[in-house]
Amino acid sequence: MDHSGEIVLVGCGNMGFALLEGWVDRAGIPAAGIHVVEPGEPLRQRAVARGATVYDDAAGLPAALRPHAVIIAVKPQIVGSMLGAYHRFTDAAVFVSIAAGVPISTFETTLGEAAIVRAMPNMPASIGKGVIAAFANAHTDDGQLAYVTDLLGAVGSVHWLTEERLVDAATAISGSGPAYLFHFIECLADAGVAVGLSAETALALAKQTVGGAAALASTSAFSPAELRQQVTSPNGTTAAALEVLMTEPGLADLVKRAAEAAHRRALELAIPT
Ligand SMILES: NC(=O)C1=CN([C@@H]2O[C@H](COP(=O)(O)OP(=O)(O)OC[C@H]3O[C@@H](n4cnc5c(N)ncnc54)[C@H](O)[C@@H]3O)[C@@H](O)[C@H]2O)C=CC1
Ligand SMILES: O=C(O)[C@@H]1CCC=N1
Repeated sequence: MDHSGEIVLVGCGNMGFALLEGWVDRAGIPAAGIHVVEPGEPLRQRAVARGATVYDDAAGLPAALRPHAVIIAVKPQIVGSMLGAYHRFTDAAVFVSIAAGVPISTFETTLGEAAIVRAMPNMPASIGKGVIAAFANAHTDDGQLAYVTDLLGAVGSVHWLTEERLVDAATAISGSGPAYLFHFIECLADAGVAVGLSAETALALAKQTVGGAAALASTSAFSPAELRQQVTSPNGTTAAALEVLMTEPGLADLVKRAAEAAHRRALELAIPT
């Protein structure tokens, strides 16, 4: 990857910082070339500790700065009101928004014919194991597409989508998905306590089970369904549990309804408040 380009990162909260950590700690992108705009003092200090250059407001960014990319990592509700401050970068930079639900048209209203990418990363980006779904507008040239692929690829695997609306679908699956799995770990650990394990042991077993199973599912030649069958002995313990989880409507219906709720919320976030 070409590491010479400078980056402006707008918002360094949970996800902005996850990207920063991934770029600096794992991808070797020079931290001093990452210009972080973040109003929160403790969050700026956290970014400084990683070597980034920080500002409390866009007005502080150097006049001569010509970033290759401007990453928008603020809450969806404030995107429209803060974009104008970055208009001066449109001739040099590709804008990459990770804001859930906010359509490219919102960016184009303020930024005009700029190169804009809507990307949906997820939290494991902080350890280089993210997955990122992305869609680029027609003003994004091949060089910018390659640059953004490298930048996002530094923190996970990148999947380019053919239609913008699919970013909302990806948000419901991979963007929010880590929270579903974290909650599953909580549930599994609680279930462990219910059958007699200490809280500490139950949490350790639950975390490693989900982590190990996820690693196996991502690397194995077998499908998740085949792996499930390999764990399930006839009339054994897993069969007893799966009868509970898979009897309709079961877990499948619960997960589908959860993802549909996330998808609906992404569509609602597209509507300016
Ligand atoms: N948390 C996650 O796992 C994911 C979040 N996202 C998206 O990332 C965006 C940020 O989400 P989080 O990091 O979770 O929220 P967050 O609240 O932790 O971070 C947002 C940050 O923006 C800062 N901010 C507020 N006004 C600002 C301004 N005018 N200029 C610069 N920074 C400003 C806030 O101080 C805050 O630190 C959201 O749009 C969300 O939809 C996308 C994928 C995953
Ligand atoms: O909860 C949210 O709205 C954001 C988008 C995906 C993950 N977190």
